[in-house]
Amino acid sequence: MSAAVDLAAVSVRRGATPIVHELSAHIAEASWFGVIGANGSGKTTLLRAVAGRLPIASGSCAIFGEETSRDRDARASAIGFAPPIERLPASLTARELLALAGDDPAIQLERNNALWEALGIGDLLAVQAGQCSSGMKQRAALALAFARPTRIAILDEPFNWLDPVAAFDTRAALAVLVEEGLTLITALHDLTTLCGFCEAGLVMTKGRVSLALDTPTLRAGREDAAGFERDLVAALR
Ligand SMILES: Nc1ncnc2c1ncn2[C@@H]1O[C@H](COP(=O)(O)OP(=O)(O)OP(=O)(O)O)[C@@H](O)[C@H]1O
Repeated sequence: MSAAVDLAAVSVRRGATPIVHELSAHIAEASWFGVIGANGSGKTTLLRAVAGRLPIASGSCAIFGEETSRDRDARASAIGFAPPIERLPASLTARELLALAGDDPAIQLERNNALWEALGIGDLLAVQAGQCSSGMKQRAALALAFARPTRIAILDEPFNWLDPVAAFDTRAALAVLVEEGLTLITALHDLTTLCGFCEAGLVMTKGRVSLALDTPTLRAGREDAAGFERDLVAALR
């Protein structure tokens, strides 16, 4: 399958510190790609760099075949990205945030109806971010990744803070978007979502790929969830 995002020997620094080291990954179009790893292994750093929020120090990052490693703006405009909840400006309502990030909210509602329903965005539109709980902020942040039409979305631990119903419904809505052609890249700590929903992925250890997860491995994990969890936890230790 053709690649939506092709990473070759990508390295990323935080300040002067190298965090991601020569990481390569082929992320197929219209698929859900999961990145897992220990706390501090570099998942957020990698995802922020691919989404154009951090520079790529070296290596190649092709988006639909176009090299973008030196062009953060090209990556940021090609990829929908959910901001970290602590960065949402406290004085703005969800409606104002969505309007600033993309299309008129009425157009977003029409385009993203099922996702907005799953996230309960209708109830949040008039609420200022500063008045929101963490889960409410996370709902707004996820909707912000889809404020403009996008073929690729990067969501860093999207189910953090969501209640079980919202997490279940949001995961289902995202899976439908992937079926319809979205390329979805998520950092996850949740092995059930990884093996149940992702077509491929990788395990990061200290900024490197310690294990590539292909479709047969993840499909096998659906059949034997306990065995998959045991093997993956062993790989993560
Ligand atoms: N702003 C920063 N400046 C310097 N170093 C940072 C910064 N943010 C993160 N780091 C360092 O980068 C490394 C990777 O952090 P990162 O947030 O990418 O990990 P992660 O895998 O997403 O972790 P977690 O699972 O805890 O979210 C860590 O050693 C962390 O201390």
